[in-house]
Amino acid sequence: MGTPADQAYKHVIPLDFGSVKTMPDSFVWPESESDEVYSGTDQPSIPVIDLTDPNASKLIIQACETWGIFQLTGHGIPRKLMEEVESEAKKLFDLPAEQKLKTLRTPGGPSTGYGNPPSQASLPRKLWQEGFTIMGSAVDQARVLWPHDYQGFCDTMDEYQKQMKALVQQLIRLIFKYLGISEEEVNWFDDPANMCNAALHLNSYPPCPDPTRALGLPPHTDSSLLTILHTPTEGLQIFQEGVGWIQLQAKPDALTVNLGDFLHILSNGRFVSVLHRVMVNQKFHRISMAYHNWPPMNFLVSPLLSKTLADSGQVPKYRPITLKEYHGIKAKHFQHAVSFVKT
Ligand SMILES: C=C1C[C@]23C[C@H]1CC[C@H]2[C@@]12CCC[C@@](C)(C(=O)O1)[C@H]2[C@@H]3C(=O)O
Ligand SMILES: O=C(O)CCC(=O)C(=O)O
Ligand SMILES: [Fe+2]
Repeated sequence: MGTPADQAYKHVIPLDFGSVKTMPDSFVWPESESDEVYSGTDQPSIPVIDLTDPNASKLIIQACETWGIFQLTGHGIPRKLMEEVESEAKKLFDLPAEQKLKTLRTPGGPSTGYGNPPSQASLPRKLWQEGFTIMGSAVDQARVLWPHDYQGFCDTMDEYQKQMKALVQQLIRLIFKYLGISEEEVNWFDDPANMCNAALHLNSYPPCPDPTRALGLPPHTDSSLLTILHTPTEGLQIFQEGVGWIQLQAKPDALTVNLGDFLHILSNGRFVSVLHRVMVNQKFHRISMAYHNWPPMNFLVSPLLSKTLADSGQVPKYRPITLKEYHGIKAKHFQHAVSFVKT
């Protein structure tokens, strides 16, 4: 018998979105006034940073401390590759429901495959979205989905993850240097055995018959150190204290980088783990690709890993925690998870 979260999780069979004309009640989320999107003309926009700018490091740190999200240009990821990933993802999500269900996630652990992840087990309503998580090679699932034509999908996803990993290493090294976290203590990146500390999560948001009452993703923070998002179309909104929900302007050539809970913890709360959500629409099938990164499953993370923090005698605001333990907290408390790790 699994834990309650696992049990609840086991029975979540994703909706066959293409087959419904009206939205089932279980997908309707209650309205609340805090849902309003900021409508002022002076809408603040998130930082757009060119990675080739000599000041990029300083600008990135500033964005981490103020927004917890920024859009990145000059990242060197070929546009053609980004378009290939998008079209391969669309090919996957356009498969018939019974085909996709053959790769349904198995409960337990940060699973891969199709369907809702354990982290969503505690949600009161269903999401108008379907997800597919890849960690390293997708060949096992791809062979099930396309028995005679899976190589293209695998090659594209392998290449994209390889390029994402290099970009993440560049960003994390820059951030860890600023935090005074030494590479010796956290040399996870160079250890290929630690492949499990990254996942390419594909999101699909089919056209929705009643978009104002549905949610693609509820308000959440990612557990990650940081997440690199290719989100080519409108839908992503971020929450800014004192302003409210802000629509992210999609920039097809830019990648969106958002910080997650583990970087918030490592920076002892100085870096923002941005609260964000995804609204759906009636007109088109929205696809996004999120490359999530974490410390290895059993690595004990604490703000004291930062020499700057330890030397300054600051009190750690978060207790030491591993990703493994944190996954369990996320499955129970979702967007409030990080407050359960406070000292
Ligand atoms: C690769 C990951 C990271 C996951 C779990 C697993 C698969 C899907 C990711 C998300 C994506 C949507 C928000 C979130 C909170 C969710 O529910 O699923 C994320 C979660 C996490 O950041 O913990
Ligand atoms: O679809 C998007 O734009 C955001 C997806 C997201 O927040 C996630 O995968 O964690
Ligand atoms: Fe997210």
